[in-house]
Amino acid sequence: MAGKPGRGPAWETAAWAALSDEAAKIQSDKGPHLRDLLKDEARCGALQAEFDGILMDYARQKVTLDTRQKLLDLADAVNLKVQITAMASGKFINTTENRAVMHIALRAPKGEKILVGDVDVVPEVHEVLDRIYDFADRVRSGKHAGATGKKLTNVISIGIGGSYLGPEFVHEALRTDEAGAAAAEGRSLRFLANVDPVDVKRALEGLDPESTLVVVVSKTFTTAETMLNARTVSRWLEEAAKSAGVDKSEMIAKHMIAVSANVPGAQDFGIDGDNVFGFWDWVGGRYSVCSAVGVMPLALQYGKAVVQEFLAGAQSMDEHFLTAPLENNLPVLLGLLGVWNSSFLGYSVRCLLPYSQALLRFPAHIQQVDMESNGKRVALDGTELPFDAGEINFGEPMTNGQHSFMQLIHQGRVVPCDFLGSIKSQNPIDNTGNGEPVSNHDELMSNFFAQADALAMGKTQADLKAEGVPEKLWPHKEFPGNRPTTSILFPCFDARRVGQLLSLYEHRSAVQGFVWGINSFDQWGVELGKVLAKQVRTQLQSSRQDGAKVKGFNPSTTSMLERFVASQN
Ligand SMILES: O=P(O)(O)OC[C@H]1O[C@H](O)[C@H](O)[C@@H](O)[C@@H]1O
Repeated sequence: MAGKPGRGPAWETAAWAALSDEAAKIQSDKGPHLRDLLKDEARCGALQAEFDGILMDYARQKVTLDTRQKLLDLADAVNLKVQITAMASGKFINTTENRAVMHIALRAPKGEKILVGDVDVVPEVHEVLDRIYDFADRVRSGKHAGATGKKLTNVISIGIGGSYLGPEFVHEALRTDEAGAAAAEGRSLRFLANVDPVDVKRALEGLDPESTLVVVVSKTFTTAETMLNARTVSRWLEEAAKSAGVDKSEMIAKHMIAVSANVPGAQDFGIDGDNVFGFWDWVGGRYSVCSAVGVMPLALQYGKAVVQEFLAGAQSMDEHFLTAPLENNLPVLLGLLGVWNSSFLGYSVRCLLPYSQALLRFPAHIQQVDMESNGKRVALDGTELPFDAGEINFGEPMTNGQHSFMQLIHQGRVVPCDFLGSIKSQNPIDNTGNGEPVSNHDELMSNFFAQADALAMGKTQADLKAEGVPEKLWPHKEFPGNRPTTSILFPCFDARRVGQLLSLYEHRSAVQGFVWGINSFDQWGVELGKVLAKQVRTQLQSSRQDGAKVKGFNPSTTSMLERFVASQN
């Protein structure tokens, strides 16, 4: 039936009803506590899954083996496997925009065949990749130099949302990786996203325009913020051209390139067609890290070899997602647990806790991937959902979060967490020879293991009594525990593993959307604000230029606007 790729809405299936009953049991006073569930060795052994050395332990989720089976039954009831295959085989599953969803093709190896409609897209993908590698190589070697002959050692990538967050996450992740750092020696990569002019100051501070290459990244090449920032930075380049006595157009030709699915739009902006690197409408903005959007800035900074490792990592996780049985499939399990926690146990927030400073921007990227994908209110056929889809995502690198928001997660609201850690550090420091009890990474990871157990086990008033804590403090010092978490242990975070992590979380969101029966690949919810901003912009222009009265807004906005235009900024 059109618009319903499963066997009917998930919430009308017997599997959904069975999970609702299961949730009522688990959440009741008589339901099991994680403290007890964690005593069960067989259960702990069974609630682990592994792929390529990545261990996912979900024994600290409020599930029994029976719950897991019921979640897998739900996956079956909504034809999850069929929906995954439909995505991977280029079906136009983004029905409101009539598009395929093929970010998987961006990391497919040469020679693989992936059809979108009746076109095999892999050759086009590799043609663009080869152009990027070639261009990046020429910049890195100095063959493509700036207008005054200087080597282009600095890159500013201008873009917002999906044209910014993913590339920045990967850049931060590779910055301190050994191979990444070696490949990036002598180079810098910065991002300019916000339309706030303060971000322009931060991005340009201390940069020499003569040695700076600007990459304008925008799928549509119409995004207001990116276009204004691109114009602002092109003026900065033109000023520099004037001072250096070189031609303005020469400066733009040598120092400005674009990444876009709208190649004519980029050319109209004034960027030479040879310097425009394309991608396709079947790549959603938030899923575009492995297109030219991410590959261009990353190849400039880290070179081809590192980027290829990253893409190969993402591809290996894609392969696992498409082929592993659902009960051992990491993205599927993560997605099903997300559905369980939010739709059945009622936890609408989740927290991403990377025990790695290099994953500093991972939560911000996944915030967009997940919240823009699954923050929807209707099913594919337009009927209103009888539950809230989507989850609120937030997070910070750890152990920093332990000293700020973790209080709430231990003793306030229940917020399921994903703990992400690695066996090896990107920067091992070992002063055990100088009296430190453990290496610095072991110290970090002590917290990774301890926090998850603290959340699961808690601490009872009986424990406090035994410790001799004064009775009046017992309620304050009690930890209820029974707070669900998943721990994912990676061997390390190098380029390949970062690619795997990216793909893992992209597919997690897709799985949840497939189960909920929504379109995870459109984002109409961002449009209204853009339209209203246009009206305000027109008002500001006429008020500033002609002293026009503020009109056409509600009284609240009118009074704020009047105050705003009363003085120049
Ligand atoms: O890449 P662009 O076309 O400039 O779009 C940048 C971003 O803005 C839009 O408003 C959407 O919310 C995002 O999904 C998109 O990634």
